[in-house]
Amino acid sequence: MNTPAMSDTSPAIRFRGVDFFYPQINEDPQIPDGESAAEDPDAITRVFRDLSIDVPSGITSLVGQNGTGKSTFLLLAAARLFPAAGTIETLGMDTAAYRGAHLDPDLEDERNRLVSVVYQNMEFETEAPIGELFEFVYANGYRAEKPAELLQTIISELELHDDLQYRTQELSKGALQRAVIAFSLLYGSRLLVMDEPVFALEDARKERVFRFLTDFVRSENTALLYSAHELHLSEQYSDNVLLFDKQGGIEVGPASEMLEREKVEAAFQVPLTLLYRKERLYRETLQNSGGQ
Ligand SMILES: Nc1ncnc2c1ncn2[C@@H]1O[C@H](COP(=O)(O)OP(=O)(O)OP(=O)(O)O)[C@@H](O)[C@H]1O
Repeated sequence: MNTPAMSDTSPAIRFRGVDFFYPQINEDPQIPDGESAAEDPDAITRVFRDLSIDVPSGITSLVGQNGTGKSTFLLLAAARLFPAAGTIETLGMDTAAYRGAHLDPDLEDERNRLVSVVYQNMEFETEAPIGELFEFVYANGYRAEKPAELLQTIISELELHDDLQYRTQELSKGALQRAVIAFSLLYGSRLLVMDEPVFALEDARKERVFRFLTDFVRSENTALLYSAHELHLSEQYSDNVLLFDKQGGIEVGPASEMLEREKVEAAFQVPLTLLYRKERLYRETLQNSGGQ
C-alpha cells in the first residue's frame, strides 16, 4: 500500500462524522494498539460524537481542560485507536487501513512510517544504554539518509550528552522525555504526534526543547501534532491550535486567534489568571516529584 503525497494546502488530518467512546472508565488512556470501542452503550465514556474537523499541515497544538479528549484525538489521528463510526484520514491515508497493524508487522511498519507517537508516560524494558538505543532507532528508522552529524546534533541540542551511558530506567523524568523526543526525531515518520512531551521539564528547558523541535520539523517539512498544558508554548510554538471546549466542541484556527483571552476562558470556563495559577502549581508539583 502506498501512502499518497500531500500538498502543503491539504489538511494533515481529516475527521468526518467520527464517533468514539471507551467501553468503560479506565484511568489509563494508553489502551493497547488495535483495541476499538465496545458496542455496549450502557457502559461507555463517549468522547466524540459526529466530529468533523480538518487539522492543517504544519505544527498544531491541542489545548483544553483535562478530560476533554486531547489524548484520544491524538491516538485516533495516529491510527492507534479507531472510531466506532466515521472516517479519519491522516496525511491522506484512511486510518481504517491500519486496524490490523498490531497483528501484522508489515502493516505496523507502514503505519509507523506514516505516523509515530510520543505517549505521556513511556516505559522501556531494555538494558541497553540510551546512546546505543539512539543508534539503533536511527539505523532502523525511516530516514532516507542517515548522516552521523544529524544524530550528534539531536543529542547535543536536547542536552543528552551526559546521559548516553545510562539505561532509560536510570534517567530523570525530564531526561527521559528529552530522550523520547530524540527517538521520535531519529525515527523519521512523516507525522509526529506527541502527548505532553515536555511536562516534566523545567521552564527554561521546555523553551529550548520546543525551539529546537519546532525549528527541526519545519526545516524537514514534517507535520507535528502535540498537546501541552502550557499556553505560552502553544502560543509561541504552533501555527494552529485545536481548542477543546469543556462542553465538547473543538475549534481549529491560527494560534494567535485561538489563544485570545476570551476564547480560552470560554473553552476552559475559568478566568485566565486562575488558569495560569493552576498551571504553575501543576508544574511545581511535577518538578518536586523529580522532573528536569
Ligand atoms: N482508556 C480509557 N478507558 C476509559 N475511559 C478513558 C480512557 N482514556 C480516557 N478516558 C476518558 O475519556 C475522556 C477523554 O480523555 P482524554 O485522556 O482523551 O482527555 P485529555 O484531554 O487528554 O485529558 P488530560 O489533559 O488529562 O490528558 C475522559 O473522560 C477520560 O476519563
